[in-house]
Amino acid sequence: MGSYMDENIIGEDDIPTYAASLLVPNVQEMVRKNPLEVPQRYIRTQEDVAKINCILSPEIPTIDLSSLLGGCRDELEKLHEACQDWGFFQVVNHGMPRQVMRAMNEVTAQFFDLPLEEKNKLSMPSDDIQGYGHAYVVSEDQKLDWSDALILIIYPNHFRRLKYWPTSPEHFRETLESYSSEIRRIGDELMGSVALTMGLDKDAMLKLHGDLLQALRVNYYPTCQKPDEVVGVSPHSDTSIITILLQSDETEGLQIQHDGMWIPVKPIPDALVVNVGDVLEIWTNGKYKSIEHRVVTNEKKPRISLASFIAPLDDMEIEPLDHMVDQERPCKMYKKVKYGEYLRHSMNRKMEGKAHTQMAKA
Ligand SMILES: O=C(O)CCC(=O)C(=O)O
Ligand SMILES: [Fe+2]
Repeated sequence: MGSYMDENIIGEDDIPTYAASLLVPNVQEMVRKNPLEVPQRYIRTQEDVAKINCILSPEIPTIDLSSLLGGCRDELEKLHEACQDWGFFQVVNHGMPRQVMRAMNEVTAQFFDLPLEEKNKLSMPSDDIQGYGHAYVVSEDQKLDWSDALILIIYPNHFRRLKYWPTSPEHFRETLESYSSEIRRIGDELMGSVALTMGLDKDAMLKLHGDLLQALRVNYYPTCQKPDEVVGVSPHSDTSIITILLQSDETEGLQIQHDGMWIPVKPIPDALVVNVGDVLEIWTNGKYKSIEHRVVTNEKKPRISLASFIAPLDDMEIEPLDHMVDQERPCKMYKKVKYGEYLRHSMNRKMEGKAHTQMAKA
């Protein structure tokens, strides 16, 4: 336990805050008390819950990380196409030990199983997003998502607010530590390969950003008796460079926009789902797509997902790279923005597709 303390030597006042969110009911508790109740604040319009409109939905691409790292040109080409045509892919052979993923799934499930009073000891404060609660709620009449979340900043270490890190179940913190360091390694390796597909040197992405922010959002989606009328997480694109997601092996829920349809991301055991975030879309002048995605719920089983967002630090300025301006995109589609401002702008709104990206449009 000592190391957590030592790493936290900078004062709490020096840790950045991100955004305020209104206090809203705990969904898991609502369902526990009365599984049949689905309040009006959660009921969406038909358009919001529109279904997939094709029968045979295509599968999102699968990328083999060990082949990528071994220098396989075909795999690199697949990665390029995945970022360009899909903005989403699943990663296999990523080297994260299976027991680390299992342990992480276990401790998060145990955390959400705790009584509400226990979890509420980690409640998000009214002015920030670290802790247990809900983010992106900015008005009393906004439709709410059918989920609760635990959000923690993992790196840089000195941004951690340990008072929001669960101590129950017992092994939560060390499990999170091993999981997150594996995610950081996989993130670095993927960004190395993405730099190559962008025609840069392997270490260019990491050099460009310097130190990175890594945040974890653990999403808990309770069952819902009206699954076709609510949304687990509203359509949005991620503000990250890339996001690396561990989803449960058994329960589908994530859907992504592709060719005007909502395509389900079918879980592949032990794979990680990776998506291009807004920052990568901006660096590439729109060549790589930060795709809108949403989560749907079901009547039978709760679902847990762990989204690790890898992002720049606040002072980083982002804009399209010069060599990304080409015949297809003859001018820069985005202007230069300071990442910290971009992030806070998006967190101070409700999730609404890609509306938050307007701020960076040229
Ligand atoms: O639960 C999921 O599969 C996705 C969650 C997500 O999109 C997010 O947390 O940004
Ligand atoms: Fe997301």
